[in-house]
Amino acid sequence: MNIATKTEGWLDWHQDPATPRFELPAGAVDAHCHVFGPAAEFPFAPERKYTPCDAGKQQLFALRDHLGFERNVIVQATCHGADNSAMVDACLASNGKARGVATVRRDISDAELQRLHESGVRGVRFNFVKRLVDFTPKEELLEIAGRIAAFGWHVVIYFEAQDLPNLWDFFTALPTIVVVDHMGRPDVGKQATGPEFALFVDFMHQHPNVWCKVTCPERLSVTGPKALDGEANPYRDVIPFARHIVEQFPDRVLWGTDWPHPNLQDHMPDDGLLVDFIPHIAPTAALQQKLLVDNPMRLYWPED
Ligand SMILES: O=C(O)c1cc(C(=O)O)oc(=O)c1
Repeated sequence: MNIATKTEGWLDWHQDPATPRFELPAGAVDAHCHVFGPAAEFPFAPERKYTPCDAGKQQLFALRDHLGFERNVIVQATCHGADNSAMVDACLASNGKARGVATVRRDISDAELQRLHESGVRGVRFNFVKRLVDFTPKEELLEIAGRIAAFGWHVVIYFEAQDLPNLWDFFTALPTIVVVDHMGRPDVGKQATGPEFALFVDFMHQHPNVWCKVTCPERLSVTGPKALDGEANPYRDVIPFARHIVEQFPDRVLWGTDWPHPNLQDHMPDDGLLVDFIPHIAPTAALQQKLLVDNPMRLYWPED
């Protein structure tokens, strides 16, 4: 695969996001975003399933400042495999304003884990979305989880709602805090009160170590409307799902932009309008403070 050739139909990130109307609380953290390359400096992994546009640290930091965030949590994107260089470089360049979530393999040395920790990494990501990765055997992941627990890190899991029953026993065996990406990808064409989402809510109720990112309405929404052209009330079909989680588990939720929004097929949202989505799912100042400041700070900057 030629590194210069983006996946066909690839949508680049929005070049001119609006200034949010919603004023973020002081110290807000964008707790889920990525960097892609730039490929000339940080080549994409040979085993990747897609080739994105470049989306480097300077562009991420410019977006952070434009939207009014104070800090970022940069999650290793699958297009970089287990080569964490671009994410680590961004964390190191951030003046302590970015933490990272890495992808590691079983053969990683303790010295390398320590180096990642010193760079700002505080978690590892285990991915179960078939279109993104070839699966790593569960015993290998459990071994990694045991080792990273010693650093005080957590595990971030990405999976789709229909796979939760099969993965339940593995997830509940993890010895750390477990953070679910994108609400476990509910099918929002179904009811937020229906059995599929109830299982996810139950998963959180039964396991107080499970946290949830109430992110990616632009990925989950079926009926929109899209966060484009000043739309003030986008992705209405996602709101009951995210708001339920925020209200039930206010101390275990995180929010992030998901910039630069890998693999969107349909449209590329305006990140300013995505920030304006937050008060629809966290309607009070107290919930917003927990979602955007207190929770991510407790998980990623406990010393501050
Ligand atoms: O749904 C996705 O395509 C997606 C991909 C990645 C990644 O490639 O790391 O990360 C995400 O948070 C979401």
